Amino acid sequence: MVLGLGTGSTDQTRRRPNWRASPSGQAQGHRRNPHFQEDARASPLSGIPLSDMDSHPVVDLAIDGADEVDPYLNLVKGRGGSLLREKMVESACKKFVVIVDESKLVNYIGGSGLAMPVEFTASRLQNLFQEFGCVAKLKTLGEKVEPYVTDNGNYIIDLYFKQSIGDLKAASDSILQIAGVVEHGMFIDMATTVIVAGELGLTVKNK
Ligand SMILES: O=C[C@H](O)[C@H](O)[C@H](O)COP(=O)(O)O
Repeated sequence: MVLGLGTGSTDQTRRRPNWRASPSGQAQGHRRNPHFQEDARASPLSGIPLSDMDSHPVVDLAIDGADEVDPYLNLVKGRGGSLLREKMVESACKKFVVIVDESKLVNYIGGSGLAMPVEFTASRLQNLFQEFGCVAKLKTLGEKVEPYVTDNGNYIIDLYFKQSIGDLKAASDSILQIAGVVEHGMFIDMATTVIVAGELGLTVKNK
């Protein structure tokens, strides 16, 4: 079985020893496709042998967090700066399970008022996104002016929407047609299951 593991604080929780020691023990001996270097560092802790997409182009199961989940299980991901490799792995998987807390649930993509990240090859062309009626800001390292650089050597432009952008697939196509865009953080129609942790317990939403 090939397992794709994600990044972010939610995913880190899943990797703690008590999770790895769970009775199923299914993670042992599985291969996985790392999203970025942090995964490679985590591998010795988890005991799961690392692989890559050349060796394992099909992933049986991917598990990851998300920044937003809409009622149709569309996602925003990448606010932590990682989206391209996540999307590559999660596009190649048979099942994609997302783990979030209920603060991530939104009525529409962008509905949190927080960033929808776009991985971009240049750091100064935010005005290309004006047609989407959004605010576009270069992602920086913390409070610094220094641009954040992704694990693929690109920049992130964070888009902030004032209202729903409507047809997500049309918006996706339009964004991807902009020269210089590498990928965006909308994960449309990709999650097969979302597990939501709330005050009253877990809710499982399936496609
Ligand atoms: O870039 C980060 C990834 O897309 C994360 O999966 C996402 O930001 C959710 O992270 P967290 O579980 O820390 O909220």
